[in-house]
Amino acid sequence: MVKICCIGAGYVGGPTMAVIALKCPAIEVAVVDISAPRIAAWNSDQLPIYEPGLDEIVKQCRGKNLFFSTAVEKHVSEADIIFVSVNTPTKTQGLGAGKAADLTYWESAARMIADVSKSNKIVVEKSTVPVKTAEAIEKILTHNSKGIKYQILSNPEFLAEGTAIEDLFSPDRVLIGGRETPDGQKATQALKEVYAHWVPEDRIITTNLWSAELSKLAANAFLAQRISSVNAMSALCEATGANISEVAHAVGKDTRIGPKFLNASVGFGGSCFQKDILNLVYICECNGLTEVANYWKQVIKVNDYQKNRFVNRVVSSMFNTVSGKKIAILGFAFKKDTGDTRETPAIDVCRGLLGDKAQLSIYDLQVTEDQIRRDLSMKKFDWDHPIHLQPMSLAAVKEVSVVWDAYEATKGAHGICILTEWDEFKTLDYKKIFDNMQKPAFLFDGRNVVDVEKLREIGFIVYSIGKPLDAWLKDMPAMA
Ligand SMILES: NC(=O)C1=CN([C@@H]2O[C@H](COP(=O)(O)OP(=O)(O)OC[C@H]3O[C@@H](n4cnc5c(N)ncnc54)[C@H](O)[C@@H]3O)[C@@H](O)[C@H]2O)C=CC1
Ligand SMILES: O=C(O)[C@H]1O[C@H](OP(=O)(O)OP(=O)(O)OC[C@H]2O[C@@H](n3ccc(=O)[nH]c3=O)[C@H](O)[C@@H]2O)[C@H](O)[C@@H](O)[C@@H]1O
Repeated sequence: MVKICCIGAGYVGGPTMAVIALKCPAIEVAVVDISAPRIAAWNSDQLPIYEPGLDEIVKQCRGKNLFFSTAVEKHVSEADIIFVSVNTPTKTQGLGAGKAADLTYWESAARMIADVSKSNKIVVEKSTVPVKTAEAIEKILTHNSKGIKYQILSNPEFLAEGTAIEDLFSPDRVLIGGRETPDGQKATQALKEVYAHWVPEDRIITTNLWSAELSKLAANAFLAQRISSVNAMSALCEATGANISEVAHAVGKDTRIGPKFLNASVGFGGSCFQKDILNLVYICECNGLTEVANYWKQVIKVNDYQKNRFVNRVVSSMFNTVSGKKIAILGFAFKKDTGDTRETPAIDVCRGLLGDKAQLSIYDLQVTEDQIRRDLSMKKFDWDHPIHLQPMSLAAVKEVSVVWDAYEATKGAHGICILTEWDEFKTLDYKKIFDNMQKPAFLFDGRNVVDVEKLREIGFIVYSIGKPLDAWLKDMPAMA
């Protein structure tokens, strides 16, 4: 029986391995992690991450050919194929701080593999890493090899949170990069056979190692660039009376451009887009490619601009001050259908409003109060590190309350900010909400989920990203 071990039981390791176990009953899959609470959660009824469809798969396979364990060394030493799916956040200190990928977790996993292995291994980079990382990993492994042969493959993951299971079941492509030697090709073939259990062969792409590593960074950069492009246009729409939904629809009808991923928003979030672009920028700079680095930096600058612009719009619309005013924050996760808050635009928006002395009442369907308080009191980039490795002291943010109901959050509020596109926010009883708010009642939709006209009829002053402005807002232009 082929044995797979995955180091890192996170948003990628957990769902990816669960799907391999489901689709390949003859393969034994062990997912290991240094975090005992995380592994305990994977072995319980309350999984550590919220992902539609995941519970059922884990229940079906757990204890049969899918195991979650803290016995990292045991499972690594027994495995034929080792996936490394540890976090690769942005460095917060030292050389390259604020840009370069922090490979501490990766390096320690590689050293451990070298220490405990007693047989030949295929080591698969599942984490997103800087291009040429495989070379460094090879050096760590072979330097301590004791005669054991290692083949390194790059097999980046393209799933998106909230749709991870769908994406894994039916991926646009699976990418495998390997050495162009007979041993490298054999390893590539072995991994290909795992995916071939359910992925059509023409969707499994094989390349050299560096192309695979770079393709992952490039894909995320292109995706994020699309959002910054539509968000940049949203600002121009507001200035001119054009409607971003109509513009995006018209632009996306061009088959060369396509309709997906053109939703204007308060800004993109998530643990990867920003960190991967910063990483790309750093690699370009290290290679002397200043213009290329500056080109990609702009994607992040526009994203920051979009978040600032939103905060400024809120404050300027409300007579240029939100001091002491209750603002309801609907949604804190970085997108719907996940409880993940890493790099969520809600952090920056909330901090901006708190900076202007607002009182925030936050409601999200999946994010816990503890997580929200952590996020609001942590330094930038620290929130990308696993929770058990984060600083523990939570500075109390007394201007923030966290509630479990949208009606409670909005009661007595001066304004509402919608920061995550949860479906629930489309169908709230806005008349009831309006009646219980201070007047004038403002609603700032950072995700374009509400029916603007209907809300204006109720009496709200509505701002919706990239949509023609309310007469009220026209008179109070936001300074970016
Ligand atoms: N979150 C996502 O949707 C996607 C993430 N990625 C990439 O996948 C990688 C992992 O991301 P996530 O799963 O989101 O991270 P995560 O933080 O949820 O999970 C990483 C896990 O690795 C564990 N870990 C760290 N060092 C370890 C070690 N030495 N031994 C054993 N366990 C260790 C941590 O305890 C943590 O549970 C990152 O490189 C990310 O860029 C790629 C595609 C999608
Ligand atoms: O490397 C990764 O981590 C993953 O990053 C993204 O996945 P994810 O961040 O989970 O979610 P997305 O759906 O890409 O959304 C990212 C952010 O962009 C925002 N977004 C997305 C689409 C859009 O049209 N507009 C928009 O503002 C979302 O609200 C969210 O804040 C990519 O889509 C995945 O392919 C990739 O594997």
